[in-house]
Amino acid sequence: MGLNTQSVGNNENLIIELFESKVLVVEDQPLNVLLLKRILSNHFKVESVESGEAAIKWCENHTPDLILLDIVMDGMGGIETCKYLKSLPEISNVPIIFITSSHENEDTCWDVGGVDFIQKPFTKKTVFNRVKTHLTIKLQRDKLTNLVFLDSLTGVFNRRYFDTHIEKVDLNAKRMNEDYALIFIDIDFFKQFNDIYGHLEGDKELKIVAQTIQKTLKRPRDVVIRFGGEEFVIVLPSTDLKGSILVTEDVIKNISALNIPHSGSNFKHLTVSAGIATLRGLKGETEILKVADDKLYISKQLGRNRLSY
Ligand SMILES: Nc1nc2c(ncn2[C@@H]2O[C@H](COP(=O)(O)OP(=O)(O)OP(=O)(O)O)[C@@H](O)[C@H]2O)c(=O)[nH]1
Repeated sequence: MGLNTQSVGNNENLIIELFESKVLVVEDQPLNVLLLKRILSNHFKVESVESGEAAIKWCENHTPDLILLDIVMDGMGGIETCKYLKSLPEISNVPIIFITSSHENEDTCWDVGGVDFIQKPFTKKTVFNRVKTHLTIKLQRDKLTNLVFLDSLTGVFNRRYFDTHIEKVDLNAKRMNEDYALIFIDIDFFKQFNDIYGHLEGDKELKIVAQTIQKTLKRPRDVVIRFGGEEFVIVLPSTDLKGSILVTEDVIKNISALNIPHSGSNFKHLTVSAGIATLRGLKGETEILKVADDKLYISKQLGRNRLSY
């Protein structure tokens, strides 16, 4: 059986990334799960869950690169599951391939955001090639997205990403009647840092600060954005004030613990200040951004190396 991942273009990195890709199989028939795993496991990382509800739960903590979704399942059906998953900002771009046993639902599959479907009984070649094709497109699209939306110095998301992301997070929070948090983080006395240690050293520490913030964030849906200069924004979906204070305390603590010498700072090492706002009681993303910025200003006024909310 000629299932050859190497035939996917001549780009070695892409082959490695394909091998690393996560495929989530959502199927309630153990035999089909076994067959699909047998076909795909040598080429991709495959996980499986046996219901729509379990798929939604799984996606709260993981982001798959592709989902194979059975249409007919006990409980939440494939169509309903797809609709729900597509409404989540971090899953909205994940290709979903339906597994169907009839042509009846074809139009609905396209309507709810499916990229393709596989007819039961399926063949090895069809499953492998459909999955490979859509994963390749997804990886190439991710690469382009990264070029457009990542900050080249720090490697975290840039301001352009923020503008589209915050709109989706805000909409989703309102639809789900959930809170979310936005946190401004600004490096303290950074002008002095550049003046004392030079711009190149400043760039190096900016990168370290960005990566430290990134590592501090635990949930896959949490993101950090370089908002401009030495200022970062963290967006925490499904998070209230209490949770966002804990995360911000960790960020401040972890950056302080880097112990980066800064003779021009009152603290003698590099620190950050933060301002937190959450959606509760506010109208939406424009107001939350302004409130978080105002709170950051208060942290600076109160002496820096602290958070305000
Ligand atoms: N090295 C480096 N510095 C940058 C970059 N972007 C912005 N900065 C510097 O960050 C400094 C920000 O200065 P200010 O806005 O006065 O803030 P600050 O000195 O950190 O003071 P406080 O925020 O009040 O603690 C400026 O000197 C900018 O040049 C960058 O990409 N690399």
